[in-house]
Amino acid sequence: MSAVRLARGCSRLFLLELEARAEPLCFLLRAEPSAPSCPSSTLALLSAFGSARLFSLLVHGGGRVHRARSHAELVNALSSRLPPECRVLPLTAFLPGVKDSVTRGFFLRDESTSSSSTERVLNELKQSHALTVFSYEREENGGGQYWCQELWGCPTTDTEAGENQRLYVTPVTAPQENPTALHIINSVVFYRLDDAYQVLEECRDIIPESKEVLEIVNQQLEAYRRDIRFPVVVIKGLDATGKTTLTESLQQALGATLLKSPPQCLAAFRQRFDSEPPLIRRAFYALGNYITAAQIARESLQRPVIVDRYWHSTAAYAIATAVSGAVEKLPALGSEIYEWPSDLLQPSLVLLLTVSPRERLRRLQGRGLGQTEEETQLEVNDLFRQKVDEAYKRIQNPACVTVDASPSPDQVLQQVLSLIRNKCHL
Ligand SMILES: Nc1ncnc2c1ncn2[C@@H]1O[C@H](COP(=O)(O)OP(=O)(O)OP(=O)(O)O)[C@@H](O)[C@H]1O
Ligand SMILES: Nc1ccn([C@@H]2O[C@H](COP(=O)(O)O)[C@@H](O)[C@H]2O)c(=O)n1
Repeated sequence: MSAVRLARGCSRLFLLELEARAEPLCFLLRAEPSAPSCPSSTLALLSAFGSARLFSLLVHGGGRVHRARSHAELVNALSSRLPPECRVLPLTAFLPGVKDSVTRGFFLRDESTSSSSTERVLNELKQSHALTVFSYEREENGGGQYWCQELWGCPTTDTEAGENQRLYVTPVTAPQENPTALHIINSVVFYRLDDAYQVLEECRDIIPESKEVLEIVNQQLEAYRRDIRFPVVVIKGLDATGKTTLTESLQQALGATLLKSPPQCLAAFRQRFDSEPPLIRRAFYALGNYITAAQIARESLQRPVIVDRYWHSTAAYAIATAVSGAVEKLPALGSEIYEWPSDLLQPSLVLLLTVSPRERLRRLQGRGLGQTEEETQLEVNDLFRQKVDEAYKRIQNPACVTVDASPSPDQVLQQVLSLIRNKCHL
């Protein structure tokens, strides 16, 4: 019941993200009712929920891999099993400034006429997952009106003395540092080989393919160096912006080696890791970048190297997926989440191909190939596309040079060759 103890410590913040609001609602819990330290929008909002039954759910126990998988299972279970009148909102609990303190959960606003089906689902989920469920109730006290949180569905005898104590929801202003950024570092984007490697180590027993991936990493990185001799040019961009067309032409024009991230040696494992939650999926792609880095180092001793996607692509997709809502919600330019991993080989030049959404869609349709789920999302969700593009642009050291890839393939090639000659003195 560590989640409960933290809640009673009163320093843990609960952040409730609501689609229609630019700012999340933020509250902590106190043993005694007290006046809110900020305009009481949280209380006003809870009151506006009217007669709805309110719950929050936090995953606890087990290691981070187990928690990440539980969270992903719960997303599916809640959306498929709760009655349609029960809305599920993302909830984050964290200690301000503490990187690995973020716990992701859910806030339920249940407006179904009978409480029984929601309660049955919650009881079943508590049996199958290490889950703490809290409920919220309005309380009149000394002329004031308060909202209280207490453990739900837990007979007193089952809990340690006082653990099911009522705690008072106390609205506070959201801290400057958004917990999304805290959560991204080492859970969604990895900044050191060891950190990504460690995640797959922790998956060995539950995902057998992890062992094979780690063996490939060990082999490929045996003599990993980070220095390059000939220029290394990375081409990135959204799907169908023309990366394959351009990189193949550049390979020919420059007599270069063409490499890709993820590398071919991981191709057989992609589908398996694509079905895992972000922690595991992104660690897999991060390791792919280190394998590509080792290949770049070897090849660049002999000739220029062109790379079709690299760390920028891994990070930008991961960040855009982790940050819900508008582009403005992305951590600001200069945030450490956009910093290049210190142990990853740096390319000489990074080019970002951009085309208008309409032209990109035309190219996607013209190609008529199947699309991954994320690509489909890009197509239907312009907001997500904007976030990926913006994240690409915010990544620093090395930052990218934007190339307008709308002209004909040959014009794009000439434009890029001239950039490479200028910047890499080829
Ligand atoms: N400059 C261009 N002008 C018009 N069409 C182009 C141009 N470059 C590429 N295309 C066409 O757009 C489609 C997508 O191109 P391509 O496969 O090179 O994109 P991509 O970025 O590599 O996509 P993916 O990331 O999915 O592999 C192809 O049908 C290609 O022929
Ligand atoms: N270096 C990379 C490359 C790709 N990804 C992830 O793969 C998905 C798109 O890849 P396609 O080959 O299907 O275009 C996308 O979801 C990225 O998250 C990556 O992480 N790193």
